[in-house]
Amino acid sequence: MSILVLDQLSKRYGALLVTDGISLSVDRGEIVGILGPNGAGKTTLFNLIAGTVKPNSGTITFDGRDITREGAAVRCRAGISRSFQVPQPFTGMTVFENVLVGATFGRDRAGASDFAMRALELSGLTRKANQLAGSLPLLDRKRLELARALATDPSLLLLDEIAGGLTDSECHELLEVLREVNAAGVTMVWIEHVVHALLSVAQRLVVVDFGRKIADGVPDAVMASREVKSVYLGDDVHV
Ligand SMILES: Nc1ncnc2c1ncn2[C@@H]1O[C@H](COP(=O)(O)OP(=O)(O)OP(=O)(O)O)[C@@H](O)[C@H]1O
Repeated sequence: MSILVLDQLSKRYGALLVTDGISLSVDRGEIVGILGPNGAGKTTLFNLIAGTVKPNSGTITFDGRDITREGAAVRCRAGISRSFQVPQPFTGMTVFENVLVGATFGRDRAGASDFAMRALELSGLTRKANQLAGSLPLLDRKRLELARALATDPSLLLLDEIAGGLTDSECHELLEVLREVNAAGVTMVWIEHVVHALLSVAQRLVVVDFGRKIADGVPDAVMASREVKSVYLGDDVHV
C-alpha cells in the first residue's frame, strides 16, 4: 500500500520548470533512491513533499490524505520528516539538546526526552549525547542529522545526500544505521550522489533530469537503461 503518492506534480520558478509533471508512488516500508545530475530538481521535490514549497499544479497524497495545500508543520505532525543536504545543527548545544528540539514538537517534556534518547540510540549516538554538536566528526554529524530527523517520529523520512563526504568505511557504518531505521518501520526516500551507497539499500531507483522523471524501477534495470546512462551518468560509467 502506498504511503506517498505524487500525481503530475509541477513547480516553476519564473521561466524555469524545476519539477515537470512528476508522478511517483512510494510503498510503506520501501527505500526509494533518487538520482539525477546537479540542478535536476531533486531537492525541490523534497521541498514540495515536506511542504516548504508549494507546487503550481499536481497533488501530493500522504497516508491516503491530500496534503497538497497543507503547511510543513502539519506534514511533519502527520509523519513526514527530512534531513538536509547542508546540516545546520546548533553547534553550541549538546547532541541530546539538538535532538530534543525536534522531539519536543507536539510532545510533553518527559515524552520528548524519552523520544530524543530513542532517536539517538537508533542513530548510534547515545554515547555522545552530552558532547557539543560542534565538536563532532563528520560521520557523527551525519548521525546527528539523522537523529534530528527521527526526533519527530516520522513514518516517511526524506534523506538529502546524507552520505556525501564519507569514506567507504564510514559510509558502510551509516548504511547499517539506515537499514536499522528502515527495519524499525520507517519508509525512506533518499537522494544521493554516492551511487554505490544508494544501490546497496534502495529497492527502487528513480532518476530525475531537468525536472522530469526519466526512469523508475528496480535498481539493476534503471542503471542499465540507455536513457539513464546517456542522459545522466554518461556512457562510460560502470556500476
Ligand atoms: N527558490 C528558488 N528560486 C529559483 N530557482 C530555484 C530555487 N530553488 C531551486 N532553484 C533552481 O531549480 C533547479 C533545481 O534545483 P534543486 O536544488 O532542486 O536541484 P538538485 O537536483 O537538488 O541539485 P543538486 O544535486 O545540485 O543538489 C536549479 O536550477 C536551481 O537553481
